[in-house]
Amino acid sequence: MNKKNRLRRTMMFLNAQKPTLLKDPFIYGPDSLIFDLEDAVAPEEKDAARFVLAHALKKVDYHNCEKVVRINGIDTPYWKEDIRCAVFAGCDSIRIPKTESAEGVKEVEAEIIKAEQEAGVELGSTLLMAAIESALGVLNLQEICGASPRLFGVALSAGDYTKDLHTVITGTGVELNGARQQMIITARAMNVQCFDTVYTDLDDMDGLRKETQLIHDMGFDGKSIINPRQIPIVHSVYTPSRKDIIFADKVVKEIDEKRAQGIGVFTVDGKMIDVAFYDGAKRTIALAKAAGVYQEVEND
Ligand SMILES: CC(C)(COP(=O)(O)OP(=O)(O)OC[C@H]1O[C@@H](n2cnc3c(N)ncnc32)[C@H](O)[C@@H]1OP(=O)(O)O)[C@@H](O)C(=O)NCCC(=O)NCCSC(=O)C[C@@](O)(CC(=O)O)C(=O)O
Ligand SMILES: [Mg+2]
Repeated sequence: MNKKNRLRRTMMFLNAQKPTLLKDPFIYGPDSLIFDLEDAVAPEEKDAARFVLAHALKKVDYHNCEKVVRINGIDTPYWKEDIRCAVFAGCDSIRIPKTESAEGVKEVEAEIIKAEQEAGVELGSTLLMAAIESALGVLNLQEICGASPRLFGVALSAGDYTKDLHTVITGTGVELNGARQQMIITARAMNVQCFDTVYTDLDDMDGLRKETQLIHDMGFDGKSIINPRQIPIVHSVYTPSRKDIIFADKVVKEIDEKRAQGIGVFTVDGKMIDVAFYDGAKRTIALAKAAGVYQEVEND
């Protein structure tokens, strides 16, 4: 998997102004960290938060975790300085909140290019993701997904989205499923990743598991999260099981062998298999390798 398509089962938000959170969040093992300069930081604290974040990004080794910075919205006075801070300090990606148009993505990209040039950072190396937090954002998804070659994915943000829809997060998913379906279809058509929203009830791990299973089955690549206790649950849903890996290996091997014999359709463990299942099996193996669990099965 390359940098754009890397494993992103969990993208964990943390308040960029809190040194206690910034100093060692990699120990919990999320795939990505989202350092938040937007809604978690009060307006009068934005400068202080940038200062703390820049220091952390320069000094802390975040190991394998991707370093994403959520900037403030492009309708605020803060976002350009957020980008300068993030790029100069060495972030991997920028998360644009409340994205509503391709134009907005392009404005952010232009500012990133300026910062990369000034900072002497490799041009094009800072990736982008867009959070969809309104009905207009959902309607304009296709142009947003195609707005920049740096854009690796789109993420649903239910707090602001339900506000825009004049509803609330119900826990049933009824208010989110239209957007979820449109997002995954558009993201796949446009070849970018797709992430689900945060689950805000930290005391309801069963609810989190059910929601994660739902979005996994819909095709999402992962989920934004807010707390380290949510990581094992999301990872357990997203990491292929031993049974999945063994089956995927068999499917790939059998399709390769049967193809050489001129056979198109056959069964593996009682299930009909043809070439349509090849890419899915390969994806399971790639996911297992990226998650570090493939080796264990292979060595047995
Ligand atoms: C909720 C709570 C305060 C609870 O804290 P508590 O301390 O009670 O939790 P505990 O479980 O007791 O913590 C056990 C240990 O983990 C440490 N620990 C906790 N959380 C950690 C973390 N995130 N990163 C690293 N470390 C962490 C903690 O320091 C402790 O360490 P230690 O003392 O050493 O044992 C905390 O989690 C937290 O701040 N979460 C992030 C909140 C945030 O950023 N929200 C903004 C983004 S969403 C948004 O904006 C909406 C959105 O825009 C979404 C979209 O765009 O998708 C939309 O529209 O929907
Ligand atoms: Mg939001």
